[in-house]
Amino acid sequence: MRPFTFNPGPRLLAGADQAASVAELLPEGPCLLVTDADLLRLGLVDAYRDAIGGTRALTIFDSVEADPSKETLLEAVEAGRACDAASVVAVGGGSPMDVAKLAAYLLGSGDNLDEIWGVGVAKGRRLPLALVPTTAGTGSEATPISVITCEGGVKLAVNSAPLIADWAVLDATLTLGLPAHVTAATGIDAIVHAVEAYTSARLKNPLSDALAREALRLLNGSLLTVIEQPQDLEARSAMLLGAHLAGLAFSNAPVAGVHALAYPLGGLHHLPHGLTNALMLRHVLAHNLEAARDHYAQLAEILVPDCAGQGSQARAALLIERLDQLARSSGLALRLRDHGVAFDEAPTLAREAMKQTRLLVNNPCEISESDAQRLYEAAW
Ligand SMILES: NC(=O)c1ccc[n+]([C@@H]2O[C@H](COP(=O)([O-])OP(=O)(O)OC[C@H]3O[C@@H](n4cnc5c(N)ncnc54)[C@H](O)[C@@H]3O)[C@@H](O)[C@H]2O)c1
Ligand SMILES: [Fe+2]
Repeated sequence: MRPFTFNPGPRLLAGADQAASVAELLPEGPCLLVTDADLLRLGLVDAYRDAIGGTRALTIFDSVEADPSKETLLEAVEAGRACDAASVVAVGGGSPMDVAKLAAYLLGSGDNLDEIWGVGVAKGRRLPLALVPTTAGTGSEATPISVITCEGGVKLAVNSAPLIADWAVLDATLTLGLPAHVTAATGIDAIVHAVEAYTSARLKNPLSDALAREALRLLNGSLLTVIEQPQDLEARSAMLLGAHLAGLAFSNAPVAGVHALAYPLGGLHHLPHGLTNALMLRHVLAHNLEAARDHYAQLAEILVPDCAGQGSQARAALLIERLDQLARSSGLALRLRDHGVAFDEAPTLAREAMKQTRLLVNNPCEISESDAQRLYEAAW
């Protein structure tokens, strides 16, 4: 076996009604709760607001937008400073969780944001941190990553161990009201995390493989159920656990080409992160087919159980078909033109994608700028 290291995730609390437990775990002193305005309006934050606010001073920062900007992050840090926060909690999707993670780090360490972008650079202390996901997608509650949209729509990430939260709560009741299009896009994001972790070129290992496989089994088995029966709590729980396991997998075996080509679409067109992955998924996987054939063939056995007798080339092709069909059946429109992207933007998008070197190095094979342009054109 090749030597490897594996970073575990946060301590996990799974099940409904965890707000009082979170309030007990947090240290004394003021708490900054990060969320978005819709979630606050929907009442999804109420239990945490009451439990935490009942025991200490609580400041709610609810100005997080989808694909949060650097300005929003710095406003959250300012809110934390103003209330002298001793801990940070997020209730929300990847956007509030990513803001909370970096805010907790910047408040605790005093580091300068522009000096900690990239992998393994942030080494300081952060404030105690609890994350409560309300989407089953990013797995951000499990990962050491925070993604922030910076100047010119470029998405930059801080990827460092101190960003791994102290506690994560998996409460699927919070996801029961997720609209179908958010369920679909975030669910595909989680599936892409599992697939890209399983084929991650440099750091995949037996533990990340096991997590990715189990994540795919759960996600593949539940995505269409939660689209058709949004109130199915068992299926919602499987989605949330699957997204979490995929997050643990790609924390250790990082994502690659699909994400690298998805990010420019999110940054320049403000399309939801999961949707941008769905748009590029089949095209990047087809590009990777030769290099990743055996791994795709192994994953096909989870997604298309009756393919076992076929050769690896046929099984790998079936995996790509099945993933595309899953994205289509979940109701997503899968051409770039369906989302306001013009055909002649392909060169610009390709140029932007080349900036995602931290992701491209994990792809099973090279994606050059001209490959990327061709893949955007194919996705149009
Ligand atoms: N840190 C990581 O490891 C990581 C991984 C992948 C993606 N990301 C980042 O995460 C962000 C995307 O996060 P996301 O896909 O979870 O979406 P999001 O947090 O942006 O939320 C999307 C929308 O769904 C709504 N919503 C969330 N939960 C809801 C619920 N339970 N009921 C009703 N509405 C709800 C929100 O109000 C928002 O309008 C992007 O910025 C992406 O780059 C981070
Ligand atoms: Fe993602």
